[in-house]
Amino acid sequence: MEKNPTMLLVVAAALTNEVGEILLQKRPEGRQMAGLWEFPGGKVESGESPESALVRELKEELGIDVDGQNLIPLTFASAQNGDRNMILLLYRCTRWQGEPIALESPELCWRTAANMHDLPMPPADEPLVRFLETMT
Ligand SMILES: Nc1nc2c([nH]c(=O)n2[C@H]2C[C@H](O)[C@@H](COP(=O)(O)OP(=O)(O)OP(=O)(O)O)O2)c(=O)[nH]1
Repeated sequence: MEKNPTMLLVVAAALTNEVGEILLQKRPEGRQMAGLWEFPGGKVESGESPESALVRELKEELGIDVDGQNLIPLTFASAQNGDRNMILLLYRCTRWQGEPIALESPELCWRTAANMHDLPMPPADEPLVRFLETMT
């Protein structure tokens, strides 16, 4: 990443419950893309693996504990994000400890992929949602 400062690496989770619904959170006011619904996650920081970054973000944002081994690589998106090229890695996660709480977001919701289309989401997420739909 140091040799490619125009690339932004983001990780996100499709936390999936026993009836196949996936957790989305609303981006808070005052942040880029405020009000849009996203998969929980965030930027990979210097020195972190993608999986350890996602374990950290899920704890910070939702208060849940996830074992990195329970993050299953699913798909990715490639999109412009400001002046950078963003690569967003999406992982499936069906096992975690604790009940997700909106610690950094105004609101959470559980939706099947087929029912996400009526929610405003970042443009990069559109192909991710279409991919998730093919899996259900
Ligand atoms: N978490 C997440 N971010 C997404 C999704 N789709 C999408 O375009 N993004 C973008 C929004 C942001 O520009 C970027 C994630 O950065 P962020 O600001 O949420 O990251 P962070 O939690 O590390 O926050 P910060 O420390 O930079 O404030 O990725 C998504 O589904 N989930």
